[in-house]
Order: sequence, then structure tokens, then C-alpha cells
Amino acid sequence: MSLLEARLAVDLGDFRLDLDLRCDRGVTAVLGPNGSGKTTALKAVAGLHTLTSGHVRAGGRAWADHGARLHLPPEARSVGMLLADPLLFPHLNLLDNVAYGPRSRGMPRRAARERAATELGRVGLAELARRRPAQVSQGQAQRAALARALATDPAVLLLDEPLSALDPQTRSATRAELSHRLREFDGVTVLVTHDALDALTLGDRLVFLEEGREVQSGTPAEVISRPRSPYVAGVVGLNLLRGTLAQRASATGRPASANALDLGAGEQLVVAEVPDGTRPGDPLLATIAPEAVALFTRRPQTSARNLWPLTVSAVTVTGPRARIHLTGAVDLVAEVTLGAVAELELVAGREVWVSVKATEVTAYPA
Ligand SMILES: Nc1ncnc2c1ncn2[C@@H]1O[C@H](COP(=O)(O)OP(=O)(O)OP(=O)(O)O)[C@@H](O)[C@H]1O
Repeated sequence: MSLLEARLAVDLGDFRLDLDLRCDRGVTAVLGPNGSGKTTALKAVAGLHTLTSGHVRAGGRAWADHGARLHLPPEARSVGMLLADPLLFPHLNLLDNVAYGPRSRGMPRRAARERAATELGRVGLAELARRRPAQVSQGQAQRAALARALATDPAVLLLDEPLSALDPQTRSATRAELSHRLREFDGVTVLVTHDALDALTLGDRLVFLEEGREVQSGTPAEVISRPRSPYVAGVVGLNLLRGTLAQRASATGRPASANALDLGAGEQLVVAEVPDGTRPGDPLLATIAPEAVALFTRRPQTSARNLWPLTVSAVTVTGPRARIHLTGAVDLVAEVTLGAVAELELVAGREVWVSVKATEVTAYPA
């Protein structure tokens, strides 16, 4: 049995969350576009939303069961929460902020403070215990909030975008601290995030939500190797194309030995290998890494089997590299150096030739 077993149906106006969430020890990262229901799922586990149907069981106890009319209030659930805002009491020092949780659950003052000191030590803040929130950095305040969330020994730790308010440098240092502390935590952690790096570095398991439902789940390695929706592929930084296995002797004059996917509208994608047992007409997904998409200003003399004239729709720069969004017969993202952006004059509206080698395409059953 999983440590957290939740069957969550929640209705909020027009929106419906319908999700089975089963989590073992470790970090389950929940990802999805804006409005897909991530926060709603966390709130339903915490008891801040009432279930329309379903149940929540954690650490061997029932927290909610719609059929049995059971709904424990948040304070009766063994939950720790950490949001983007640390929400520390400004008039209390870090030690008393952290001690507040165990105190409010009935622990004597002295024991609560000892526990708080231990928790602050575990997130590297022992020296700053007597400081107030205004006297520490943003990242340190967030680490204190994590210590507070863990000071009550929760069965389930819920993190909602815990790093999103931090500047990039602090974010990366705090991510490392969080990762270190979460590895020692014995309960279930559910982490809601938009950030692929947070999810891939902190998550033992990923759950993708779209429109209130799960579209894919698995380990980071499983999801990276076989994304099942354009959103999931985008998060892990890959192009995803959907098609069916073409008949071998292609009408486009390709050699009969070539494997290709029919992408619709007469377009094909040549692949080096297809999964065993796939027959013509079977649905397939195919991924292409953006670095494997080559761009040319003129039609190239290339051995690459896939070649299309496409239009640049957008250019986004991240560090020394740029992502070139391309539309036309197929939609692709290419990743190139800033030097290539200048040399090829890649701006929105520019027409370019785009090639992808068959060996750079990974095809798998849809
Ligand atoms: N109290 C509410 N009443 C009515 N609708 C709500 C309520 N809370 C959330 N919603 C709607 O439910 C949907 C899911 O919201 P939720 O906050 O769970 O999404 P999310 O995936 O966490 O989004 P984001 O990434 O933007 O935080 C949205 O369409 C939202 O507008």
C-alpha cells in the first residue's frame, strides 16, 4: 500500500479535478500548465477543499472519504506545507517560528524549542536561530519555513512552487538544500512546480496534469525517453511529433527500405528504426532533440532524410544558446548558438530550410 493514496474528485465552478494520486516515500513532482489543477490537488490532500467524491488515506489513516462523509479539517491531518511565500511570523525569531508548529500541537515549550533547533540545524540555519525573518535572506527564510513544515513530523509534506519567488542564484542554492533535506525525510513529499529543473532534480516520480487529469506519470528517465503529450515533451525540452507508420514503398519516392511516419497532410518523417512489432497504420510518437534540428538559409545538399522549408515564428535566448521556433509543414524547435542566430539572421518571419537525420528521431508506440 502506498503511504499516500488519494482519489481526488473536486468541482470548482466549471473546473473538475479527477486524479488518482498514489505516493510512496520520496518526492512526487506534479507538473502541468497554468490552471491544470496542481494547487487544487494539494489543497484537496491538505483538507482545504472538500471532495466531490473519492478519498484520502495517508500513513494508514483515513483523512477524507466522501462515501463515509469523513472530512478531517487541515489541522487534524498530519501535513506540512511550504508555499512560495515563507509566511514566517515577523515578530518571532526563526527558532520560535519553527517551534510554533510543535507548540500548537501540544508539545511543551522547551521540547518544542529543542526540536526547532534540531530542524534549523538540518537546513543549515543553526547560527541564525535568534534572527527575525527581516534579518535573513529570502533563501534562508524559505529554508526556515521548510524546517517549520517538518518540525511536526508530518506524514505528508506538500510543497507548492517553493522556489518560484527566489532569484536564480538563490534558487539554485536553495534547491540543493531542499534536495538534501528531502532525502532524509521519511514521509511522502508532493511538490507542485512549473519548473522542469525543480521537477527533474527533486522528483523521484513525475505526474503531469492537464485540465484536471493525469496525462502521464513515471520516473524522470521514463518521461524523458517517452513523453506522451506536447506539454510533457516541452517540459523535458524535446520536439514531439505524432503519426502512423507509413507503408514501406512511399509515394514520395523514398526507398522501399525506409521507415517513415505519416504525419498527415502528405508529410512524412523518416526514422532509422521503428519499434518491434509495429505495422503500417499503427500510431507512433516520435521525439527529436532541438540540437538535432539543423537550419540552412538555402536548400542544402544533405544526406539528411528529413528536409522541410519552414518559417521562424519566434526566437528565445537562454544563456549562450537560442531556441528557434519553426512552423510550416511541421512545427519544430531548434536549438542553436547565438553565433548561428547572427549568421543565419534568424528573426521571426524568416524562411529557412530545416533538416533532421533519420538517426536523430526516436519513435515509440503512441
Ligand atoms: N476557489 C475556486 N473557485 C472556482 N474556481 C477555482 C477556484 N480555485 C481554482 N479554481 C479554478 O480551478 C482551476 C485549477 O486551478 P489551480 O490553481 O489548481 O491550477 P494550477 O495548476 O495550480 O495553476 P497555476 O499553475 O496557475 O498555479 C483553474 O481554472 C482555476 O481558475
